[in-house]
Amino acid sequence: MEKSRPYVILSAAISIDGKIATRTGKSNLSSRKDLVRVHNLRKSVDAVLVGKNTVNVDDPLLTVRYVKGKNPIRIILDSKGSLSIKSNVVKTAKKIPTMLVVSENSSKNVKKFTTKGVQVIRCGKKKIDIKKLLKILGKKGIKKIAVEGGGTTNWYFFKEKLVDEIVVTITPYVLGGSTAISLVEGVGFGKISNSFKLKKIEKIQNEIVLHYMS
Ligand SMILES: NC(=O)c1ccc[n+]([C@@H]2O[C@H](COP(=O)([O-])OP(=O)(O)OC[C@H]3O[C@@H](n4cnc5c(N)ncnc54)[C@H](O)[C@@H]3O)[C@@H](O)[C@H]2O)c1
Ligand SMILES: Nc1nc(=O)c(N)c(NC[C@H](O)[C@H](O)[C@H](O)COP(=O)(O)O)[nH]1
Repeated sequence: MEKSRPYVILSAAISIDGKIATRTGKSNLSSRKDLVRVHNLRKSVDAVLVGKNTVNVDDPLLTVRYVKGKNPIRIILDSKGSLSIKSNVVKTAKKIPTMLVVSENSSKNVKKFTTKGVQVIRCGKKKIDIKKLLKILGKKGIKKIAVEGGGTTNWYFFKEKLVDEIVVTITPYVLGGSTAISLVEGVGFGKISNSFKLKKIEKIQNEIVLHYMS
């Protein structure tokens, strides 16, 4: 691992059949107990990162609420800068540090975000250059981040081999649906080569939490 970039933990909940949401975008898969674990993870990292669709569909706060602890910085990847100004992350950006990452080609006026307290970072020409972004975050003193999806965002991190640890909860649901989002979307790998080492298995009632390391 390059020292200059933050340590990346990919965190998600999946159904038995590997989906992270229903075909209609419902993604509250984890039990309360598992969410307590997720919030303990959030308080242990410097930043939590998600893609724009996750913000648009879930309208999350990405805060530490189920346990006591410091909120991580929130980072949203949104190449076009088309995030809703009415989203919870934007509305609370003056209280909780929030970064919006857009590509250099995005012509959208980002002032509407900066006036709400959102810090805007431009990184990568058309797509967001994740490697470059992690270097920028490292320079800002961010040492550890939790990537919380969705499937498209997860793919970009796996594609660039930037995932150091995976924490995935298998929840007791079968969701099905060819359009329902899986843990990893994108083009996908053509070869079976990207293996991780299984380090820990936890059983939380009806759920299994798997911890893998690169
Ligand atoms: N169960 C879970 O653990 C979990 C976690 C998060 C999200 N979800 C679900 O996932 C679904 C959303 O997933 P998704 O795959 O559609 O979208 P996503 O949340 O990964 O967002 C994708 C968008 O993020 C931006 N983006 C991400 N990486 C980029 C890059 N390298 N360059 C440029 N732009 C980039 C782009 O705007 C892209 O369209 C929602 O239904 C949400 O509820 C589930
Ligand atoms: N481990 C995990 N279990 C889930 O059931 C779930 N939906 C996520 N998903 C992470 C993603 O970032 C979601 O948007 C947040 O779960 C919503 O975040 P908040 O509750 O507002 O903090 N992660």
